[in-house]
Amino acid sequence: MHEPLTVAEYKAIAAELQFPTNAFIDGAFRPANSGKTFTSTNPATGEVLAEIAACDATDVDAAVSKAKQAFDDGRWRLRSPNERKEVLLKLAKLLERNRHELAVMESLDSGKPVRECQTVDVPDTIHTLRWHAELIDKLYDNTAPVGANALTMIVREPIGVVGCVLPWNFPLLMLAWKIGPALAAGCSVIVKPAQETTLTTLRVAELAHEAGIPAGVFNVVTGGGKEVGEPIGLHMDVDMVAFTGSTPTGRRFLRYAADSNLKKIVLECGGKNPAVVLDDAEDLDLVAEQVVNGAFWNMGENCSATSRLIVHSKVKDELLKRIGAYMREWKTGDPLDPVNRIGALVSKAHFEKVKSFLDDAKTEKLSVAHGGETYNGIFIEPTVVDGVTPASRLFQEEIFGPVLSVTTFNSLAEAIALANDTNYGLTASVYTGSLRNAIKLSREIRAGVVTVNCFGEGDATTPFGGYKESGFGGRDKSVFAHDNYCELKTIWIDVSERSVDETIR
Ligand SMILES: NC(=O)C1=CN([C@@H]2O[C@H](COP(=O)(O)OP(=O)(O)OC[C@H]3O[C@@H](n4cnc5c(N)ncnc54)[C@H](OP(=O)(O)O)[C@@H]3O)[C@@H](O)[C@H]2O)C=CC1
Ligand SMILES: CCCCCC/C=C/C(=O)O
Repeated sequence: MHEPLTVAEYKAIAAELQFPTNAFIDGAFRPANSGKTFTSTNPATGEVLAEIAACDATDVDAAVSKAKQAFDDGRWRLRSPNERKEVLLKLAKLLERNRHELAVMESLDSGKPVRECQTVDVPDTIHTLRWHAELIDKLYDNTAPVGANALTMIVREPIGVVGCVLPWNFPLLMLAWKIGPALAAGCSVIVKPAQETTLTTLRVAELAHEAGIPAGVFNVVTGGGKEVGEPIGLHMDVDMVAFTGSTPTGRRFLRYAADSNLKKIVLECGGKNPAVVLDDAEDLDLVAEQVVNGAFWNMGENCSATSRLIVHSKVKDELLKRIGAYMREWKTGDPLDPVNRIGALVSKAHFEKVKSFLDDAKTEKLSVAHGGETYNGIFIEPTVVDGVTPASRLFQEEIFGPVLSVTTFNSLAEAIALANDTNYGLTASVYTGSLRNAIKLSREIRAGVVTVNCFGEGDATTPFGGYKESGFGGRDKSVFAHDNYCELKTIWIDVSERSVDETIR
């Protein structure tokens, strides 16, 4: 069902697309109060796609007030979990029905290869929504062991109005990671997509309305971080913010919370993720395939991208040779052509940032083992830079592009120290034929997800988030994500003889 179409079919869909352009508040599209707009372009071609409502704090106020009203009157939160499940499953079905349109819209808006949008982003988005919908009527609350004189119930309640502030690298999927558990729990949401990638979020809001999510429960306020993100962070009636994006912006949300109502903040931020390859790794072809996939899928515009290859000096040359062979399959070009696995970077500004790391490699006289070319000021070929030391910016900073740095080690202790030599701690992968070494590395590397002899972010059942400056306050995905969107309430009912006697008197 999610097999790629042909380039001609994708182009035909693109030609027919209607782009949503307005914010979605209280169940209807509406322009920004100011009447202002911003331009959304296709990064691969520079073509203008749409003029979108550039909202500000007044639009945020309007959306929050409707979301709070919806929460307070219980039009969503008081429906039974089974009823909320059915509505979310209907939304998943509508996404399925519109999967080609959504994949093409995502690709045009972000520069991502349509092949990935069709085979990963859209199906995973649908699966995420289904998974959280299916969970919600199977979660039991608890009682506490307090003896016969009282009945205590420990119940989860939806936290309230949730701001979901999203990045541009996985617009649909990050939307689903937040709204899946939030809506299943019974919250109202105000979504702020990244300005670069607003279109599919608006389309999902429209489909959510069609699925039966009541007005005011799912709102989208379009516009910039300063104009929309900040007022969400500072709003006194927003009870929680779920954020994915850079660590500096994540820090801002902690300040916004401190300066307003101490809203709960959950952050999923950057990464500088190592792949550690020991000299006992059994299958260097498999390692090469996994490292290439980890480093270059989604153009490396991925918080969990393999960004640092930390490899035993004995196997480095052979591994780099095999990595080069796998990289030949990763063609760069038109995102709408499913032969291409590398599309455009999301914007000219981001291209310049990623290119600055290639310039550093030249200045530092590092050896470019593979790739290194850029095209049209927006495409960057997958690139492997060898001989990178921990002092280099390539080793320390999140590049968020298709650039893999290579550093060697000679002992297990050195490998662990290198892997942990970063302020980030999101993901890591380790490659070894020894169970003992696999367990040692998995436990010693300070990261939220460690994969062994493979690269991945887990699936819907596993939590995702980071140690250190990669995360704060909770995890995305899995049953644990559900807890982000709930308060825990203790209800203590005195059933002792004394209380009965007192009631009678
Ligand atoms: N962990 C991850 O998944 C991501 C990491 N990054 C990293 O961050 C770098 C910069 O990317 P960038 O897009 O600027 O990431 P940001 O963290 O700035 O953006 C993430 C979201 O936060 C919003 N935002 C920006 N500034 C503010 C603010 N002052 N107050 C409230 N909200 C704000 C953005 O809005 P808008 O963009 O519309 O202004 C966007 O919706 C990338 O190069 C990459 O290294 C980026 C994206 C995702
Ligand atoms: C198929 C799963 C893709 C997960 C991507 C996770 C990335 C998150 C991010 O960049 O914030």
